[in-house]
Amino acid sequence: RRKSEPPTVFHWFPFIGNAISYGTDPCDFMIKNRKKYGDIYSFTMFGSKTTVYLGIAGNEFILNGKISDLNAEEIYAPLCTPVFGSGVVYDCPNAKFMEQKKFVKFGLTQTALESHVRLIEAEVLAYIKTSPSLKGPRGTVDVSTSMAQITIFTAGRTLQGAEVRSKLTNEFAKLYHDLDNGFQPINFLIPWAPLPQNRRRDRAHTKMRGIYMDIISARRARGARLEEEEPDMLWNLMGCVYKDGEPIGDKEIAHMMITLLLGGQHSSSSAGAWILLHLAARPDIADELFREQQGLGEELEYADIERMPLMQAVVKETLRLRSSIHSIMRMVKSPMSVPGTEFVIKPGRAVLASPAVTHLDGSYFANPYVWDPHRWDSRVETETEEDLVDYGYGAVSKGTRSPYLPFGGGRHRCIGEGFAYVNLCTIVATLVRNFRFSTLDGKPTLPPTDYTSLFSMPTRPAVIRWEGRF
Ligand code: HEM
Ligand SMILES: N#Cc1ccc(COc2ccc(/C=C/c3ccc(C(F)(F)[C@](O)(Cn4cnnn4)c4ccc(F)cc4F)nc3)cc2)cc1
Repeated sequence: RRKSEPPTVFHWFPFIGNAISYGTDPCDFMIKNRKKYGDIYSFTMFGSKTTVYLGIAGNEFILNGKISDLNAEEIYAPLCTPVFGSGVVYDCPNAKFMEQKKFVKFGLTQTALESHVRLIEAEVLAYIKTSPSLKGPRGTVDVSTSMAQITIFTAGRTLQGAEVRSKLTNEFAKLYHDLDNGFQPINFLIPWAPLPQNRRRDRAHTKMRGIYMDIISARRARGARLEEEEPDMLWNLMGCVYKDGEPIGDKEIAHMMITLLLGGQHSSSSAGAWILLHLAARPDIADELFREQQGLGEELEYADIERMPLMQAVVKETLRLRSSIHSIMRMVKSPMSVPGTEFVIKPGRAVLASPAVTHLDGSYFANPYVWDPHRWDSRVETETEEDLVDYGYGAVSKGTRSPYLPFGGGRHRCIGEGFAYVNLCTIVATLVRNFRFSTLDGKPTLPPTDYTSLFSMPTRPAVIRWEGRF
């Protein structure tokens, strides 16, 4: 009989299976087992089997798989719907979600991104002025705490608009914290658990939705947007209409805004924290970034992002080495034969792609564990016209055969890449202009990675030394 099941990773404990070793360090677990079992193998977590398919072929197979074969919402809905809300993202048909992605992506216009640079710089300068840990000529700062605060303020000010931004420092702060506390892997693994944090999450979600719907009604009552009112994402969504002619309902708009507040927040703040930690360990790179800005104006503007190639390389390299979404998962809906093997993956099985593992593969990146932004100086990502495909939210590259996919690929590809780059480059450029960073003990060591939350991030406390440049 043909052996159609991929090999299964050995485990001592039934039910728990490999959960502990995977959960402790997923990339290390997957790379170690890749050496033993090859690119395709299964492992067990809390009684259910997950089949990983690693490497370029695995990324292609899972990220570019057909929607009739691979389903994202079955895996992600239990985790995301209680936080984001009903009728959006993974709580609606994928065709509707693709339109929602289009609305958001087309709301992030060039003009909007240009206005975002000034708003982001202003938020960072305000944070520097008011943050107790940045008082005086020198001191120490916990980069995780600071980046989480800075990125919620910059995302709040740009994507959410002025009314919501003003609430972030008071009523929203507590609601955001309770909602965010419900965004945990435990809800992935046992979503039905009546945990106290889930009740706080649900209460916070209901209150937040109400606040957004009040803002929407107040705006509708005043009539169309006035010239002097910023065209923020809320105004954009209030004017969007689905292909079937239906406008987006106010409740769904509120849920999409909550999604934009939470989603993209952790990935951005994790990347920002790692960037600061790497710059503290490599002050020579930070000084190069400082010099790179010498020719730029007093205030940052959008055009400056293009004039900071090393800054972009710093973001690019950090997203390679510190991918905060290490496991991309789908549910198999119809039998999938794996080309070039005798394996057939059956419906009901979860499959897992990990571009993060490809980012750490020495056959694509020399010295893969070394943070080296200059490695990108000599690499040019070639993308030709025919490589593009449109799933309903704009053209994305069809080829997921690149070893570098920090924003995923295919139908479920990220739409926040442009905003994330503008956000991170502007935040880090503003901080590098004002401070020199170093590690506490002067050695180039970095904290270990904490994989226990939904997004991998530096283990807390992640403290570095700073001193004013002027
Ligand atoms: C450095 C920052 C970011 C990184 C590394 C990142 C990474 C990713 C990845 C890997 C995916 C694919 C997930 C999957 O295939 O299951 C994704 C999807 C997505 N991201 Fe991001 N993201 C970032 C920022 C953002 C921001 C700022 C937003 C919102 C403004 C955002 C919104 C989304 C959305 C809507 C999807 C689509 C999910 C789907 O279609 O199922 N992301 N992101
Ligand atoms: N013992 C043990 C033990 C301990 C720990 C573990 C941990 O195991 C795992 C396994 C998988 C995962 C996957 C993370 C994951 C997936 C989806 C999402 C998301 F959907 F939320 C997101 O993509 C996020 N996103 C996109 N762009 N920016 N943010 C998104 C989409 C659309 C959207 F609009 C808004 C969004 F923000 N978020 C995170 C994390 C941990 C296991 C075992």
